[in-house]
Amino acid sequence: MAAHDGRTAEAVTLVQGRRFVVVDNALSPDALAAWREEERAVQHRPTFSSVDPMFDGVAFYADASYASAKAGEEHAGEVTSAVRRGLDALGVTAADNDRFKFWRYGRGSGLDWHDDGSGRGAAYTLYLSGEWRATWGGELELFDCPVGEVPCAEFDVPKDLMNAPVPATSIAPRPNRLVVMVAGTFHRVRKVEAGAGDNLRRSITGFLTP
Ligand SMILES: O=C(O)CCC(=O)C(=O)O
Ligand SMILES: [Fe+2]
Repeated sequence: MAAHDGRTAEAVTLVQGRRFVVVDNALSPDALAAWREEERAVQHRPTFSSVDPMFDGVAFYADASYASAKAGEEHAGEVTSAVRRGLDALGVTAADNDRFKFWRYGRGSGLDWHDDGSGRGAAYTLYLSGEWRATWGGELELFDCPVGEVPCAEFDVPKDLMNAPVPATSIAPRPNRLVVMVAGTFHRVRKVEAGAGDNLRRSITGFLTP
């Protein structure tokens, strides 16, 4: 049975959808500690969302690469091999990509509905917050169907999404949880709630080309 503090060494595949997989306890305790330390040390810069710059709020990011990570080769390898296992589970072939971004979302910030655009084979996010509570928001929500099947998107997203062929899946940003998602999946990051206080939704996100 998986503990819910993110400290169990054994990785657990929690959900396998058609287009996404959720792995809890994705990293060993050592690797998780190293990545958390790195995440806290790097300089993040503010950016407006490219999806809805007016209402998504500001998020903070830092460009990074596994080759130059202070966390070291072994801990970098834990992330990349966990991602690779997720891709294998989904039957997706994607090239390795050394580059990724650290992201921080504070209260009031999110990222509205989007797919990640063409030319991306898959995306992954590994959550690195020290703690996350269910009431703090920041869920990754997705439709587990091709974005083309979501009656979409150009006109009235809130209304059209009511007619999606599947209900949305909601994935809390639980620490040490990895989500791997096939490109062309409609998704959003729900806003972090005021109740999160000063707690940040911290993550690593990478894109992999087919
Ligand atoms: O942080 C997440 O859960 C997903 C982030 C995302 O969708 C993106 O950066 O494009
Ligand atoms: Fe995305």
